[in-house]
Amino acid sequence: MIPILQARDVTYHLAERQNRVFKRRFSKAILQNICLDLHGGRTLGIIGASGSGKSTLCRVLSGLVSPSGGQVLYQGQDLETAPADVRKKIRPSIQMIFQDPYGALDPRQTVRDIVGEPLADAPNRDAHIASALAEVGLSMDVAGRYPQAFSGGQRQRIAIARSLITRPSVIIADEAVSALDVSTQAVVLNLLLDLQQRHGLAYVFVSHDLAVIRHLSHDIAVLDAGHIVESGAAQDILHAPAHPVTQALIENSY
Ligand SMILES: Nc1ncnc2c1ncn2[C@@H]1O[C@H](COP(=O)(O)OP(=O)(O)OP(=O)(O)O)[C@@H](O)[C@H]1O
Repeated sequence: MIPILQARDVTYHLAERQNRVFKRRFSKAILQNICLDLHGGRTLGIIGASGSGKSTLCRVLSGLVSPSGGQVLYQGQDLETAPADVRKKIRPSIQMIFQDPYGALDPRQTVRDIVGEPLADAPNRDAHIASALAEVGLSMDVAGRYPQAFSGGQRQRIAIARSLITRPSVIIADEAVSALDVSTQAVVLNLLLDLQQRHGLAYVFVSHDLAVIRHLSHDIAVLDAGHIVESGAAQDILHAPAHPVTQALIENSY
């Protein structure tokens, strides 16, 4: 079966800069030769030390930034080179959720504006907003309130509702529960699992917390200095890590 999202030999370099001392241009490789397959209804956990490139990989996979080389394919269509009408249809299918439930939501917007933003002036907008809020266990009663009125867990639910409103197939979550306390984390993770089962969503889930990765992931890829050093079934990677980087990440997690 064709993967829903695929990275083929993806590289990402920071823009070239002029080095004043040596008078030459150079660029820094952040991701190198990344190959990944994500299948519908499955979760790919991404782990790696701080600075290994996890957030950059999320941004490239979501289409927020363009790879410097290689391809990101959604259902076999290149996010960069597919015809404009195809890219327009793909865009809402891949959504991102970020770490900071306090910074990610505009404090000047109501929940209705935040969740409904991707729909612009679509007909039945309020019905879609109500349905997205219901998916995350919130009612339309909260639609007129501002983000400040909510706890971290509730804000992350609102962010998830916004990501669901375009009926995506893929959600890319970059440390999405890291800022929450442990019991709120569990509630949000179980909500994500429930949504996956109901809608067949595929997740790319980045976390520095292996317990979170263990709870959600079917497959795992391990990043080190912009390279994938090991990938495969979550059970295999967690129980019999082959690469020293993976072994160290697992050892340090206890
Ligand atoms: N805009 C930028 N300018 C300079 N360096 C950058 C920029 N963005 C990323 N980097 C560098 O790219 C590398 C990867 O960063 P990235 O944020 O993707 O890693 P990460 O694994 O998500 O880290 P963390 O777990 O600490 O969030 C790091 O060395 C970082 O310093």
